Amino acid sequence: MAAAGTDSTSGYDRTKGIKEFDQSKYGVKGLIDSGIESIPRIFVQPPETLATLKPCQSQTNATDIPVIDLQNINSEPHRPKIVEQIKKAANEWGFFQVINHGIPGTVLEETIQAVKSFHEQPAETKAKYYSREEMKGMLYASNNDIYRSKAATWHDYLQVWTAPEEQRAKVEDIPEIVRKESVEWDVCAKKVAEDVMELLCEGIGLEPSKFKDLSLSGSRMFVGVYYPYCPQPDLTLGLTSHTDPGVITVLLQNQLPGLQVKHGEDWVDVKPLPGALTINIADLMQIISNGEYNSVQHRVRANSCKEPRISVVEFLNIGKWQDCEYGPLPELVSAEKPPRYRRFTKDDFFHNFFSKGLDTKSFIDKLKL
Ligand SMILES: O=C(O)CCC(=O)C(=O)O
Ligand SMILES: [Fe+2]
Repeated sequence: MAAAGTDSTSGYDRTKGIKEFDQSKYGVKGLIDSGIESIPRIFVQPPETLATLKPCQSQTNATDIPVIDLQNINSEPHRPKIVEQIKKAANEWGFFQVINHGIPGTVLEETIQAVKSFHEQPAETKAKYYSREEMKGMLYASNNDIYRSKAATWHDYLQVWTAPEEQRAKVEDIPEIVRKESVEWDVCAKKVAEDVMELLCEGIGLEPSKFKDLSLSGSRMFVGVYYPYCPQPDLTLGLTSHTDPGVITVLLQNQLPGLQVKHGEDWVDVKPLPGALTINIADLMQIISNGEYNSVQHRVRANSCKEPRISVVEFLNIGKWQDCEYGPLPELVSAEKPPRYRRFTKDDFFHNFFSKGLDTKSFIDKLKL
């Protein structure tokens, strides 16, 4: 059955509900501002997801995701230790937090504040930017997979392409309220991502610049997500469980909980640390590293606090596809370690991305040998 459709047993027309919500352009924030006390049905998750939202199912915090200190990254006694820590975290968790990453606290705060300010403008101001054209340089919307997913989730987002040149938003087209901050954040997040990519290269015996040379940080998107208060946080999610499609993701969040990572059978909370950034391995990194690094499922619980949860997500992806194929790097493949994934092209990647909801099978599963 299609994800969006009519439920023949109850006469509930899900497609109509989605269209009404989408065409209002008010987003989830608009629903809350209108004073609703229960969530519209399009947001109610299917039973198999609801079962994982029960407190006993989602609070296994015996272990926390690794925290890695990047101070002294360039000094000899420290670097090999940091490489080992990153390698282990990227293999076992696919997720880690970094501290002392070099971005000043004031920049972190200003970036979060600018995203918050964008979303807290009057609905009519934001409606001008509302769009479903995902390749547009800049847009605002709620739930990028709303017409493809089983259920909508409790967040709105602002999306700005920052690279490559032919794809990125023109600076003057970025709303002024977040213009300077998104441009500056892109520079900062790219630097941290490239530092981490060097460490990841070293961890598996590649030249430190290998990933950068392959243009793995050459396509970038800045996404400012707003998770307003949700009156029924046990019936929906803030963001559906998914893996990130690109190469690597750098995440900045305000100090509200919600992000969870799948570790074995458990959902583990990522506890926000002041000043830290969260980094996660995405699908193409898993494929290119031939499974040395893992792209792991994560999700965001619906926000039960009155204050909004804000996250700033920088997605990094392949910048120069030209006509080439990508796949497990030859350096990482041997008789003992045969390739675990098929090679892919840009068309394979985008076709997969646009043909499914966040919640369905990842690109990795499709390419598995
Ligand atoms: O908001 C978050 O903390 C996570 C966002 C995320 O996973 C994503 O946008 O892919
Ligand atoms: Fe994600």
